Amino acid sequence: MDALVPVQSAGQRLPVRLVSASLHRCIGSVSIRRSVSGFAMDTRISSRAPSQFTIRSQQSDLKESLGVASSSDLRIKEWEVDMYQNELAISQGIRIRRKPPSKAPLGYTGPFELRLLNGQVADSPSNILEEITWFKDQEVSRMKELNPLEALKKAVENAPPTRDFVGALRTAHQRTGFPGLIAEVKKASPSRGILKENFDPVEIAQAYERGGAACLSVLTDQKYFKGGFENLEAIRSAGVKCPLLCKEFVVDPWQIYYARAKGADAVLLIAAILTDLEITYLLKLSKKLGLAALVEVHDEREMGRALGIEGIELVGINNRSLETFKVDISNTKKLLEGEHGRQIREKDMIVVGESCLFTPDDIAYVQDAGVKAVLVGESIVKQNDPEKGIAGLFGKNISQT
Ligand SMILES: O=P(O)(O)OC[C@@H](O)[C@@H](O)c1c[nH]c2ccccc12
Repeated sequence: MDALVPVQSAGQRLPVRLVSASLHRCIGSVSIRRSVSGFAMDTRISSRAPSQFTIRSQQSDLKESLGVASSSDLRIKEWEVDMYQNELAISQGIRIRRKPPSKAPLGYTGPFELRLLNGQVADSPSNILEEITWFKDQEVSRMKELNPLEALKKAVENAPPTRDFVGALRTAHQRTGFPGLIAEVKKASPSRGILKENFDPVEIAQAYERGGAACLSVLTDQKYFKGGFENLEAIRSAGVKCPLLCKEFVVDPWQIYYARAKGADAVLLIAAILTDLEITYLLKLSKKLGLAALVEVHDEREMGRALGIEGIELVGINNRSLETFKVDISNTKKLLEGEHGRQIREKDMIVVGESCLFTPDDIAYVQDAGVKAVLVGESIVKQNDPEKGIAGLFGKNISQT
């Protein structure tokens, strides 16, 4: 079994998420000292950050290290980890619960007992983002069975090198004087329904490239966006040169390996569903695999969190709330004002204005607010000719020719 485990400082009692081919769930809440003594540690990913480790172990080692003897003990540990994970997320202002809340397993006695007595266990998601996240958790578990991490790692080793996503955005910005365009290959969304009936992802991608897009974003979520990893692969193997963002709801490091194996050059990390520790870890893993990471925020609090995490080069401000679908492009402006804007300029981060950009005035508005890139789907994908759609969006032909 191979496990990637983000952990915090030594000695702390913390939830530990293990990614494993056979045991693809959270499996224990352990103190770091115990886990260190129980596992052989491989600190390749984290040579500069002692808080992150890759741990390899056998399941028997794991049971021993967690101090559990039976499967029912293990179930209790699993459940406890989920509870810790939720508590950590709540303490960071994250409202999205990563899994449906469940009752304590039979035989549980422990720190959550009293808190559970006071709280209600609501078992339906409170908004669409939470629904997607819950579904994704299960989907990823299933996908892992079919594509174990070890095999994926081999595929990644043999995959062609990635292309420079951030570099392409900077170059386009300098070349055109407009924000660099990430054009989205998007068939549908939960808020807008089907955007394009006759949807040919490769044709759209090629039209975007001819139209002057710097990079492309390819939705890979099947259930809610009618996308797919096969689109990502097809676009890449059709010879499209623009670097590709894999537009997914990442809740597990396995997905980063999978995206890389399927031809992505960049991945999306959504702050509304990931803790600071997870973002830090997933960023490092992405870098290790040669992928850029776009960290998406929607409000001041998430922007503050992103600014506190080291190593973020690309921040996306989504003008659409994924919880309520409310859209407002002044969100980009608001989040770039004041102290946050100052820090972003100081760190020379690239900010991407995301969603609901339809006209040259919209582009000018977010550019004035300070973005150097934009992420656009609906307004260009809906056009009969997406190449012309880009010229319409900018009010000018921005293609290279
Ligand atoms: O189609 P629009 O309004 O131009 O939006 C594109 C993109 O910003 C949007 O699809 C998006 C932004 N962040 C996301 C996260 C998940 C899924 C989709 C998204």
